[in-house]
Amino acid sequence: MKRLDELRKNIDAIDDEILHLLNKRAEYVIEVGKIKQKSNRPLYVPSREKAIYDRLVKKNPGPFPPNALRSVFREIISASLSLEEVQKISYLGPEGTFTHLAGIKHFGLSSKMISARSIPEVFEDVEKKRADYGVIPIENSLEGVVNHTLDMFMDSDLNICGEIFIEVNHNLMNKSGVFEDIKRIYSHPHAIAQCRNWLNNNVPNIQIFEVESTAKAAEMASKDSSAAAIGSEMAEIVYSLKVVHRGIEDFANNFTRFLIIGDVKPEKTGNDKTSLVFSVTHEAGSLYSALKAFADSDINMTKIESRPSKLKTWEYVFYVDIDGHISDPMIKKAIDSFTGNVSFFKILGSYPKGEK
Ligand SMILES: O=C(O)C(=O)C[C@]1(C(=O)O)C=C[C@@H](O)C=C1
Repeated sequence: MKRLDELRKNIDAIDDEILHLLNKRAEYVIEVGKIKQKSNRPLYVPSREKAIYDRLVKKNPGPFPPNALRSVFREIISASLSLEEVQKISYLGPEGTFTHLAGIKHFGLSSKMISARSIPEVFEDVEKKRADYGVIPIENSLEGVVNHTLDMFMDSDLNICGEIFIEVNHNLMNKSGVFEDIKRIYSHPHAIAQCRNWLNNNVPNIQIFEVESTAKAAEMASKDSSAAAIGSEMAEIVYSLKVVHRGIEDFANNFTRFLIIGDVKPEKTGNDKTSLVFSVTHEAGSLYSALKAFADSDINMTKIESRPSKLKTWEYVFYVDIDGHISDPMIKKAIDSFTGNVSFFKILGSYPKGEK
């Protein structure tokens, strides 16, 4: 026992040191905040945050786990930023959605999360300055793209200033945590589809109802002891549910990608992505000529989606993601030759790539 006491004493001494250093760090951050406010610069600096994480993860000798290091510094930076100003983050709600989880994963618990009822409402919250940033889903690795989000970018002047990846794990949850209590199950159609095999094999006789979000399903289960919901860990916490079965999704590697929208234009980090939208004329080879500009500059295209333009029947806009930052000379060059081949063109943002 003497050894145990001794070890705990050492831990206490280190905690005191960490506490002292956290406050010292906070003092510097307050100074940085004053300089940024004076020179009218954005307080949230995604490129700097990424540089901090990357440097520390690279430097970490262990045994402290790298992912936990990221989470610890996420909260240190979130709390530090709140000393400059609490950041208001609008997200596609209600509370407990995967978008809520994504917002907290990125901005930390010291930000103020504002639940919006729809994707257009998230855009409006940021446009009307009710929120500093917005978080919206853009695509799921199994279900594909969220068209509504893509369409919103046509009319909005907001930038994409970051992306967040969340691994989607679905849990079957109810009030008691007892399987036998479940008489019906609620969830979003995507979540139900992603757990179809598990549901067929394990609950073939229980009726399943579709509702508008996994969070709504969790809320309903929290008010009805014979109901269960399929949803995120966040919903479990927010609605005080108990997990009956964890991880009931049929496929591993189920990720959803979320975008952060706002006014800032993040600086280059060296590991960035650029999103843009364009349309081409109805001529043979016009799409090919546009995209050739990227191929000629050796630029990797990570995504292309087409959507109806909505202005003219059978005209389309193309959403493209490429590796790199708009300030990279090769990208600048490609975009200059690219614009000669398109009838409409808009850069949606250059931003640090999200951690998967
Ligand atoms: O370096 C800054 O600009 C800071 O405000 C400090 C800090 C940090 O805690 O390290 C806080 C928030 C920013 O988004 C980036 C970094």
